Amino acid sequence: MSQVVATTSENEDEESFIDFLECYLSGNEVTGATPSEKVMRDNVIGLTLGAEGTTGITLSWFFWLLSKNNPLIEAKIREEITENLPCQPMKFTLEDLSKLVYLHAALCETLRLFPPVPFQLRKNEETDTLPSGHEIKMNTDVLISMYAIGRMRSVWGEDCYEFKPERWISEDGKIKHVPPQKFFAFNAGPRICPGREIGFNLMKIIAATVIQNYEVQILENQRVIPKIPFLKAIEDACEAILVGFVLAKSLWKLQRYWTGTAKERTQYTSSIEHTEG
Ligand code: HEM
Repeated sequence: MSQVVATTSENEDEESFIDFLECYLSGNEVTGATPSEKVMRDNVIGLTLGAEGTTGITLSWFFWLLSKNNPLIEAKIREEITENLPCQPMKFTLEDLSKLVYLHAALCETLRLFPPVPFQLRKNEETDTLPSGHEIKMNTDVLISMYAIGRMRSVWGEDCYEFKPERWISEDGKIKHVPPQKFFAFNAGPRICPGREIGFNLMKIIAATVIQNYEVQILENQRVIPKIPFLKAIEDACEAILVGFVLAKSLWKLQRYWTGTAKERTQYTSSIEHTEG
């Protein structure tokens, strides 16, 4: 961590990119004054763990759901992407991403059916009574299942087991507001996931980039079931093939884009400009 901090500080003016660590190091109105190295380390680790597994698992289920039963849904998402996104991969702005309403709805639907954090454990500090009338004594462990809430008829209706992105879209074509107590995948209340919007944008960038260029087909005869604990959410590896080629040669570069330095990201972006030009 010390090394990364030192390198980041040295390269401060090198690029126009600004990442989370740079925000912290420079101290700005969002992050406040630069905190201690220990606080930065803990936050970077927390954010990395919180972001990576959750979005990765959701995308695995998303592609599985699309390829398994839903060619029409996939076609609709592809059409929305073609209509709204510039053709260069990885050059989406937040405004571009906000136009992907149907994709957003399909990701919500995935999170409803397969929340990557499937349950949470809480302990109540004092004896309390639930709205149902059940009394919970002080210091009782309470397990809240996001997985079960997402599949309750009383909450989502008779079609609760169906994958239906439409249920998230209002009549005026926008994403419906569903209170977090109902759509519980990100938790609710003071400990609600602070990375929710980043998570949606990350997933939309990756899903759009893949769908823009590939058709994902899941290989037959696999045992694909949810697995607890969190971070191993699919029992066996779910194998898929990508059909299509437009981006094939860039897939490894895409990965470099996410994991690489700011310099490598710039090289990647200019290599796309060069190719497209
Ligand atoms: C599909 C995406 C995501 C889902 C479903 C998700 C879900 C959750 C849930 C359920 C919690 C509450 C855990 C608890 O209280 O025990 C949580 C907390 C948290 N999430 Fe996310 N998350 C996602 C993406 C992200 C991303 C992208 C980031 C960071 C950029 C992030 C950062 C965090 C952090 C730091 C916490 C702890 C908040 C606290 O303790 O107050 N999450 N997330």
